[in-house]
Amino acid sequence: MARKAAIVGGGVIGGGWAARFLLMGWDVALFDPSEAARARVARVLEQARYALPMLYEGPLPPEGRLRVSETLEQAVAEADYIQESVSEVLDLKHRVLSDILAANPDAPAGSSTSGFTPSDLRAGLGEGAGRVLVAHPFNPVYLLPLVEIVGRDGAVPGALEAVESALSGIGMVPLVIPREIDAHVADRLLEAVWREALWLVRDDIATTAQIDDAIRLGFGLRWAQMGLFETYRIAGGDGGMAHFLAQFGPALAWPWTKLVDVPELTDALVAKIAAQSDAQSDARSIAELEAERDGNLVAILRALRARGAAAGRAIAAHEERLSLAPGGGAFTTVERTIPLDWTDYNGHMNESRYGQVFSDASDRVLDAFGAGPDYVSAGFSYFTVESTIRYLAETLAGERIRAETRITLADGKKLGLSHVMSRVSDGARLAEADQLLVHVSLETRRSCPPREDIAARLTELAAAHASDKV
Ligand SMILES: NC(=O)C1=CN([C@@H]2O[C@H](COP(=O)(O)OP(=O)(O)OC[C@H]3O[C@@H](n4cnc5c(N)ncnc54)[C@H](O)[C@@H]3O)[C@@H](O)[C@H]2O)C=CC1
Ligand SMILES: C[N+](C)(C)CC(=O)CC(=O)[O-]
Repeated sequence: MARKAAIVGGGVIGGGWAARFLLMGWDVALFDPSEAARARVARVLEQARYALPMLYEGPLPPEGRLRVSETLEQAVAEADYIQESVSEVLDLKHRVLSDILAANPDAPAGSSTSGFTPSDLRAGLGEGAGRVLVAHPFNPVYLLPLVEIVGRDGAVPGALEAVESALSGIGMVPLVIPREIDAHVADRLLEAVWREALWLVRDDIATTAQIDDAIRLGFGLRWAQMGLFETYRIAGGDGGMAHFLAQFGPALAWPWTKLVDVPELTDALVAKIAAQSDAQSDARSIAELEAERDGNLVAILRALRARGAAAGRAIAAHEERLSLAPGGGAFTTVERTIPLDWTDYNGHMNESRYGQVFSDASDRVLDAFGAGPDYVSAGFSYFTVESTIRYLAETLAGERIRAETRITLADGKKLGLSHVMSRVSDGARLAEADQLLVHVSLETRRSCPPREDIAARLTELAAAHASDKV
């Protein structure tokens, strides 16, 4: 049975949490008194349905059920996990958290708060306050894996572990912060840059567009893959971090920064920043900007995943935990969502990617009869010597496809495969492929008969395919 999450507050962040839980197979009950929340969450869910599956090589669990509740009590009563995401107002958070604890006697409650500490949140909550922890995410919650968890001290036994387990189960990477501090860790860093940027605009040193370029064309790219410390360690050359600190440390004391001050947000300064920001975004709507942001984030995360680095490594590890190796049934060899970067200037999946799908499908068959990575390490493999692909219909980014494969020939060194790729939503046949593979020794690089045990398993599987028993 699907696990149940309650999301209290359906704004930008609550919508993102709801989408991530749903797409990872949890049922979600949402409560937000605002009329606008339902439509807002539906829109975030649509964006997430398009983008999140592109990060995974296999299918995600079946989507959970979304229920919009009339009262907070109905939403949280049966929840296994509760995420509070109401506006950043301490009184409001106290009222809402107190209602949550009263309506559900067991479940842990994470708060999305950007700035309040667990002590701020727990004050006055009485018994059960130790079930509340800060679980601070980053926008868009359905794509960015980081969640800061704060409040180990004062938590009831098991609450921290329960929050960690629920959130890592939906693909988040919990960063447990040992001591509480206003605004936790990441937002302290972000706010420092934000303050400095506001001064630079106020003092006419740079425009909003120039500041964004300074980030995205330079150090922003570094930060996505190595963060601050490893990047600077490299910048210290062979002397490493110690040399870096010796060389650049004294500059920290120079009067470069205005961090201690916040520029007064006068009407004139707000108007100036807003006008520059409007000009910079060139009348593009928030929805257009979000689509661009999501497309770029998916591309970056997929590239990091291909290299096994940073957030990409976390996504691969999550996929392994979900046991989402491509292919569910005996004939199903690939099931996946088509990522944006597989499409070309014609607006559909490029021909080379059909080759990739069928190659992945063949690998799945090889795995199925024991000729997978271990067999390759033992010095044997199959080479594809012929491939015929028939393209039958267009395949678009975001579509979920399935490849089904049948063994058509298993004769000594020769292995014949026939694949059909179809769209999951309506079963439309998108492409077919026939392939001939030959068994080889990786030592001699020449064809040779398969090992006896492999040949026996292949014969068994081929017979089952021929008689339609699978
Ligand atoms: N927007 C951001 O970039 C981030 C925000 N956060 C945190 O997430 C929380 C929510 O922020 P946003 O989603 O940006 O705000 P938002 O303004 O988009 O959404 C807040 C939602 O709370 C609802 N709400 C108000 N009173 C409520 C009640 N009594 N019961 C249930 N819902 C109620 C509002 O109707 C609204 O839909 C805040 O604590 C914020 O600090 C965390 C990470 C990033
Ligand atoms: C602006 N903010 C403080 C609400 C931002 C965050 O908390 C995290 C984020 O997504 O940048």
